[in-house]
Amino acid sequence: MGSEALVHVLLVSFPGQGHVNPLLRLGKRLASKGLLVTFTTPESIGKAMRKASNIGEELSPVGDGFIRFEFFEDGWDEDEIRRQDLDQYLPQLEKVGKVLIPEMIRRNAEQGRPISCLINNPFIPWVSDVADSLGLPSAMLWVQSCACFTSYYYYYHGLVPFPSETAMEIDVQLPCMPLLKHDEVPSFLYPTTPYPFLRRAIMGQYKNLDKPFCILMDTFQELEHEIIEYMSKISPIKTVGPLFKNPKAPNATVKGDFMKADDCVGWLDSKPASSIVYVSFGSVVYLKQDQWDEIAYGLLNSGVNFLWVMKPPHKDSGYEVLKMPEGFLEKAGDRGKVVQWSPQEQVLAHPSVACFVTHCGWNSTMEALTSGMPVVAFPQWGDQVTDAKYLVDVFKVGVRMCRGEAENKLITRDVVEQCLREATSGPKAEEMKQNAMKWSAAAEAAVAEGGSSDRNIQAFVDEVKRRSLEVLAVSGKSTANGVAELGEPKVNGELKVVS
Ligand SMILES: O=c1cc(-c2ccc(O)cc2)oc2cc(O[C@@H]3O[C@H](CO)[C@@H](O)[C@H](O)[C@H]3O)cc(O)c12
Ligand SMILES: O=c1ccn([C@@H]2O[C@H](COP(=O)(O)OP(=O)(O)O)[C@@H](O)[C@H]2O)c(=O)[nH]1
Repeated sequence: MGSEALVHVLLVSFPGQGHVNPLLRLGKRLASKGLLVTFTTPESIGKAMRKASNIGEELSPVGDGFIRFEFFEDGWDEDEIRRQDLDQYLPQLEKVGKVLIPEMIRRNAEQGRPISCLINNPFIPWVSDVADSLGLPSAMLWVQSCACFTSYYYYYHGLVPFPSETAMEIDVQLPCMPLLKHDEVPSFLYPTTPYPFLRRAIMGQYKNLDKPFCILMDTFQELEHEIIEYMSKISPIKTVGPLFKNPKAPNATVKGDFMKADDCVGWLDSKPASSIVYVSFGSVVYLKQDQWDEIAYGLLNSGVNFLWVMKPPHKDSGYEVLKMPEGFLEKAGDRGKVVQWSPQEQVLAHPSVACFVTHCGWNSTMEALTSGMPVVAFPQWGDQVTDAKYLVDVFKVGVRMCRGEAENKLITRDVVEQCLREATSGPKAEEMKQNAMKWSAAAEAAVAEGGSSDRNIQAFVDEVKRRSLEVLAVSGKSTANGVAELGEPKVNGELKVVS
C-alpha cells in the first residue's frame, strides 16, 4: 500500500527530550497500526536529532504504516540564548507555530497528504487552537503519570487546597490517591517554585483541555488503576503506555535522541549479572558539584559496579560544568564507566544492571518499571517528586534517597552508600526486584495484542479514521488524485467550505 492512501496525523512536540521521546514513540505505535505520521518540532532540535539519530528525508516504514519528519524554524538565530529561557521561548514558539503549522498542514494537503488530526504534548497548548481554527480534530499526549494529571487538574480547578504562601506545609488528599505530603505534590505548584514558567505552561494546557477530543497517556490501566478509572469519568483519557514498547514493530530504528549515545553495551556485557548500578538524572536535571561528589564517593564506597551518565549542560543554561572528584576515575578503574549519554532502554534491559539511580522523570519511571528494574529515587522537581512517592510507596520498587530540590539538603556519601546497598542486596532488594518484575509483566501485557493499552490505541486509530472521513466530507472539494482539500479557518465555529 502506498503512503498516500493512509490517514495522516501530524504530531507537534515541545522541543525537550522528555517530551519528544514519548510523542515519537506514540507516532511509531500509530504508524505500526497503519497510519501515516508526520512528526514535527523546531528545527533547532531537528538538527540535533538528525545528527544523533538515523532520521532521513524519506518515509520510514513502521509496521503497517510510515513515519516522516518535518521541522519548522522558530524564527531565532541558531545561537540565540533566549531559547534557554522558557518564559521567552514558549511565547516565541506560539507566535511562529500558529503561522507555520497551518502552512505545513496546507503544504501537506497540496502534496496529496491531507492531515486528519493533530496531536501535541504539554507546554505547547496552542496546537489545539490551530487544529480548531482549521476544523481539524486534535488529541493531546500527556507525558506524565495519571496521578500528576489529576494533581494539576485539582489545582487548576481549585478543588482542594494546595500548599500556598500562607500554608506552605499542608498535605494534599486527592481521590483514589495516597495522601501527598506537601513536598510530594508536583513541585511546579509550590508557591516558591523556581520554575513558575513551567507551572504557567502546564496551566495553559489545562485551560485548553476541552479542545482535544482525547487525552492519551503514557501509563497503563493496571499501574494506576483506580485513579485512571476515576479521571476517565471526568476527562476523555485513554492510557496507551508504556509507549516505548511497540510489539508490532519491535525493530523500528527511528529514534529521537538529541545526542548520540556512547557505546557502553560491550562494557555491560563484560560484567556479572546484576552487578551494575545505572545512574542517570535525565536530560534537564543538573546537580551541584558538592552533591555530585557525595554520589561519587557513595558509589566508590558501596563497592558496586556503575554506569553513570554525566550529560554536559547547554552552554547558555547557566549550569556549572561538573567535575569528577580528584582521583575518582582512577580509584574506580574498570568498576565504573562514565558516559555523556546512554542508550537507556538497552541499559535498563541489560541483565548486568541491578538497579537505577534516577531523578524519576516519568519516561525513566515507565522505562524502569517496564524493564523490571528496581530504583533508588533521587527526585528534584516537577512531577519527579510525585513519581518518587509512587515508586517507593505505591509501586514498591524503590528506596528513597532524597525528597527533592526544595528540601535543599546535601545527601551525604553515607546515605548514598546505604541506599545502594539496600537496593542491590538483601531481602528488601529481592522484594523490590520481584515487584518490578510483576510490573514488567503487566506492562508487557498492556501493550501486547488485545491488552488494555493496545485496545485503547486501536480505538484511537479507529476514531481518527472515522473523524478523517468527516473532515474530508466537511472540507468538501476533492482534488484530482481523489483526496480532499482542507477547509479554511472556521468562522463563528462553522467551517467555511473551500469552493
Ligand atoms: O526542555 C526543557 C527545559 C526546561 C527548563 C528550561 C529552563 C529552565 O530554567 C528550567 C527548565 O524544563 C524542562 C522540563 C521538563 O520536564 C520533564 O518533563 C518530563 C515530561 O513531562 C517529566 O516526566 C520529567 O520529570 C521532567 O523532568 C522537560 C523538558 O524537556 C524541559
Ligand atoms: O543517558 C540517557 C538519559 C536519558 N535518556 C532518555 O531520556 C528520556 C528522559 O526523560 P525523563 O522523563 O526520564 O526525564 P527528563 O529528561 O524529561 O527530565 C528517557 O526516555 C530516557 O530513556 C537516554 O536515552 N539516555
